Amino acid sequence: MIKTLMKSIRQYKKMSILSPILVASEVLVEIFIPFLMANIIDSGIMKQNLDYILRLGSLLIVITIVSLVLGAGASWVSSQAGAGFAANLRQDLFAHIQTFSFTNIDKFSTSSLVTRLTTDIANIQMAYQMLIRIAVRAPLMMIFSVIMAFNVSGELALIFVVLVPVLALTLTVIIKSAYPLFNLVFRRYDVLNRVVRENVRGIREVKTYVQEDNEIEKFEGASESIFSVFSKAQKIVSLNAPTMQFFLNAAVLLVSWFGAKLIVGGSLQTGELVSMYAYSNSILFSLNMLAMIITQIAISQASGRRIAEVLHEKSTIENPTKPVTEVSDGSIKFDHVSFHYLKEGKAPVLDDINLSIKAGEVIGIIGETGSGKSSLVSLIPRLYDPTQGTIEVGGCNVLTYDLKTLRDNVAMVLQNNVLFSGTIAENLRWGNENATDEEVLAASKVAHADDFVQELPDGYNTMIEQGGNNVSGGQKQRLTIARALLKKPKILILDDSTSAVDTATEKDIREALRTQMAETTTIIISQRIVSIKDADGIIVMNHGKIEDIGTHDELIERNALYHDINQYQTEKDGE
Ligand SMILES: Nc1ncnc2c1ncn2[C@@H]1O[C@H](COP(=O)(O)OP(=O)(O)OP(=O)(O)O)[C@@H](O)[C@H]1O
Repeated sequence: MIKTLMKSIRQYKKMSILSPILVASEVLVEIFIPFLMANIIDSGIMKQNLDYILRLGSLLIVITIVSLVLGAGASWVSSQAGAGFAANLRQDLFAHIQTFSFTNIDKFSTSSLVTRLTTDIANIQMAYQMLIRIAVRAPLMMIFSVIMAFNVSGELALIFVVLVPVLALTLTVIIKSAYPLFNLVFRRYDVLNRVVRENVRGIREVKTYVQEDNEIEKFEGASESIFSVFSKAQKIVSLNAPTMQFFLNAAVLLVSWFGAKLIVGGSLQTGELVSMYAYSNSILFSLNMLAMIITQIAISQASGRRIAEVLHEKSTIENPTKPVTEVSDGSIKFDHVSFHYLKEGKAPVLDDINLSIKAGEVIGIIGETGSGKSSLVSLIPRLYDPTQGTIEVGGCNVLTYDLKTLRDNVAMVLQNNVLFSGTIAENLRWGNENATDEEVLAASKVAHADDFVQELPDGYNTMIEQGGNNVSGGQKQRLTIARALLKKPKILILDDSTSAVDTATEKDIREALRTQMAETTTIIISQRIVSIKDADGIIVMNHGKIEDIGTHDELIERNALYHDINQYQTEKDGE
C-alpha cells in the first residue's frame, strides 16, 4: 500500500526530505534553550555577573530566532509537500478511475469512489504532513530532552523513567479504544455521500414526488450516525487532556519535591531545577504528540488502504496489444453470448444470444422491463464484456478493437444521457471536437434539434446548465442524438432515447436517420411499437433470451407477446 501511495510524491520528494532535516535542526537548537536559561540563572543572576547575563542572553535571543525560523520553514515545507502529494494522489486516482469499466465502477460504487477521492485523500494529506514534521519532532524532542535531563541531574531524571512508560501505556489504551470508531466513521461517510449524490441527481424526482421530508430524514439519519460514532470516539480521545494534565502536575510535583531536596543538599542549582521543569514539559508533551500522530496515522491507514485498493484495481476492459484501428462496416454478430453482472451464481441476464445484423439495417428491440435489452446493446461498444460467447462488429471480434476506435464507431444514446455545463455547440462537439459548424448544423437537423436551438436567443451558443436542466426532456434527448450523430458512427444505438419526444417528431427523426444515415446500422430500443414497427427486423426479448426476430407483420402473426403488446398499445392509443 505504502509503495503504491508513495509513487504520487514525485516533485515533492525534495520537500519531503527537507522537512525532517529542518525539524531535526530546529529540535537541536531548541533543546539548548532551557540549558542556557539555567546557566543565566546559576552563573549570571545568582553570581550577579551582568556581562555573562548579556552574553548568554544575546545567544539565547539568536538561538530562539533561529529555532523559530527553522520551525516556520519546516511547517511551510511540510504543508506544501503534504498538499502537493495529496493533489498528485487525487489526480492519479481520478485518472485511474477514468480507465475503469462499468464492472469496476459497479464493484466500488460511485459514492465510495467519491469518499476515496475526497475524505480519504484529506486524511492521507494530514497524516503525511504529520509524518514529515511532528513524527520527526516528537521522538527527537523526547530523546534529546531525556538526554539533557540526565545531563542536568541523573537522580531527578529517574522520575521520567517511571512516568513515561505509565503515560505511554495509558495513552495506548485510550487510542486503541478510539481507533475502531474512527475507522467506522469513514464507512459511514460512504452512506452520506450516496444520499447526497442521489438527492442532487434526482432533485426533480424528489420534488415531483414530494419526497423532501423523506430525503431530509435519510440525510439526517446518515449525518446523525456519523455524529454519534464520531462523538463516541471523541469522548474517548478527550480523556487525553486530563490524563496529560495529571501527568504534567505529577511531574512538577515530583521534580519540585526531589529537586528541592537536592538543592538543599547542594547537588543541584536553582537554574538547573528550572531547566528540569522545561525538559519535563518537553518530554511529556512530545509523548502526547507521538500518541496523537500514531492515532492519525492509524486512522489514515484505513484511508490509504481504500485508495490503494482503487489504484491496484485493473480495468476489466483493456486495450489489446495489437488493436484493430478501423471498423470496416456496421454489421453485428452475437455468437452464443451469455452475460451476468458482478454477482456470480445468479441467473444470467443474457442467455445464449445468437444474432446477426447486416450493415445499414434498422433493428428494433422490444421486451418487458428487465428482459435484458440494455444489457444486450451495452456489450457492443464493450461497456461490459460477455461472460461467454463472442461478439463481432464489422467482421472482427470486439475484443480485438482499439477501444477508442470501437466506441467512436458505436454511438450509444441512453434515455437519460446527460449534457454538461457549456454551450450547446460545445456539448454537441463532445461527439467530434473537430466538427465544423456545418457538420454541427447537419447533425442537429437530423436529430430535429435545430428548430428549437435556432429559436433560443443565443442559438448554438446558449449555455447549458449542469446536467442540462435548462432544456426540456425531449430537447435534451434530441441534443444527445445530435451529439452521437457527430461521431459519424457505423452503429447507432438509441436506447429508449426518444421516449420524451412527441410521436410526430420521433417519426421525422427516424425518417431522417433512414435517408441521411443509410449506411449506419441503427438499433432502436423502445417500449413503443410505433417507434420500431418500420424496422428491417424486430427482436423480442424475454427473460434474457431472444424470443423471436422478424418484421412487424411477421411478429403480429406468430408471436403472442408481441401481438399482446401491440394490441394493448393500439387500444390505449384509440382511447
Ligand atoms: N449495473 C447492473 N448491475 C447489476 N444488475 C444489473 C445492472 N444493470 C441491469 N441489471 C439487471 O439486469 C437485468 C436486465 O436489465 P436491463 O437494463 O438490461 O433490462 P431492460 O430490458 O433494458 O430493462 P428496461 O426496459 O427497464 O430498461 C435486470 O434484472 C437488472 O436488474
